[in-house]
Amino acid sequence: MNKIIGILGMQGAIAEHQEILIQIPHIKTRIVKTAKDLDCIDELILPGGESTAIGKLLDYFSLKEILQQKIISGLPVFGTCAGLILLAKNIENETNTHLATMDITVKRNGYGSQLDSFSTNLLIPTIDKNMPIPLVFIRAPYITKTDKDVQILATLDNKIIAARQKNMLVTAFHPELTNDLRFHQYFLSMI
Ligand SMILES: NC(=O)CC[C@H](N)C(=O)O
Repeated sequence: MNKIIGILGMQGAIAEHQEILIQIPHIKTRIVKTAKDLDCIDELILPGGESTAIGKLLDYFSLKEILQQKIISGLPVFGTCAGLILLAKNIENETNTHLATMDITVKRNGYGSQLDSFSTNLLIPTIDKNMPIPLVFIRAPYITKTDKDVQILATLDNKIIAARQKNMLVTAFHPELTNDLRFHQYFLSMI
């Protein structure tokens, strides 16, 4: 049976996730803009973009509380970059949070202005024991603190850049901007 993967369609790298997912068999995608869309999906991707803008749009479209409830009830979510920020319970130097379902503290634009964007390769054994994964960072955040039931999946220069807590997966980088399907496949294998 086909699984339906929602992609939050407020702002950001929406089409890029869709292009990755259509390469994976037995997957259909649905752009999520309303609470009704949420009822039809098995899993949800929160794409990268601008977390403040996406957060405001979640409020504007009355999606925030219902999405929080779905995530707390077990909907698998994959937040990339701004999506990671949306899921964080704490954002350094800010009082504002968004969905705030994951026990992590995040530093926005953590790599500073000189290194706004860069790419590298890293072996991430939970995803693939043998082959490094290409990582693309764009004005990326990183995780500065995790609670005990958060599994750290990858660090780069002592900064946490990928983590999982139960049904929530986050990366500071953008797997959808590479041609590598392995992070999406890991996400789809989580349920
Ligand atoms: N590529 C991204 O998603 C960047 C995230 C952005 N810096 C933010 O704070 O929302």
